[in-house]
Amino acid sequence: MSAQEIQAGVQFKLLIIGDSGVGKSCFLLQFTEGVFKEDHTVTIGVEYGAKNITISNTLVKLQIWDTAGQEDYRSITRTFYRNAHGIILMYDLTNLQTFENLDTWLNEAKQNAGDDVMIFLVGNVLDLADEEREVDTDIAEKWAEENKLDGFLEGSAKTAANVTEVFTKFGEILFKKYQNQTTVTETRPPDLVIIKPTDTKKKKGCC
Ligand SMILES: Nc1nc2c(ncn2[C@@H]2O[C@H](COP(=O)(O)OP(=O)(O)OP(=O)(O)O)[C@@H](O)[C@H]2O)c(=O)[nH]1
Repeated sequence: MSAQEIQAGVQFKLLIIGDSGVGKSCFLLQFTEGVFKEDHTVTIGVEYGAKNITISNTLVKLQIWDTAGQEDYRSITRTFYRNAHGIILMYDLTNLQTFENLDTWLNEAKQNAGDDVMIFLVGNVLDLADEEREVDTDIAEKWAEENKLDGFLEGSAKTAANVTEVFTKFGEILFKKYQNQTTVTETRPPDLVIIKPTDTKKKKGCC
């Protein structure tokens, strides 16, 4: 499908949350730039990345906010939950504590985001699963089900395994939810913007 045939699109605001060091920044960087950074540069407040994907012949812009996992920045990161369409809840599958802390992160999301926010669970560091796994896949899957989350995948920011899949799958889930909404209403997150088609010929007499 050529760019011209993609007529219109939407944009979704996503947040990535989870303990410091689980790989949130690396996961985002792998998705947006296709690179992996070995060092842990602690996120201060929030960082931003964006990428367009195509779903059902529609251009979908994902605006992704990578939040600091460190407690010190919690008051800043809280202000970013508002109007988020989706939240990626991330843990490191080689670190049980980061999985156990998910209850706190889920509470944080529920308290600060809108009632209809969608939540996708991601177990990062899949590349070390064979030697260092501390969280079984079925346990994480069960936790996601019990908490009525909207999706779950394990992946690796290092090898890029399932990185695109996480964002594409989550994008599809969000797209399905919002595709029939064509007007902005009170209940709809305000920054779900309909991107105008490239063909914006004005009708005669119209300003
Ligand atoms: N082996 C492996 N290491 C990873 C992976 N993802 C991230 N890391 C490493 O984990 C460390 C922390 O990654 P970051 O992305 O900076 O972690 P973060 O969650 O953004 O941390 P904060 O900014 O403090 O919240 C870095 O040293 C990365 O190289 C992965 O999939 N596999």
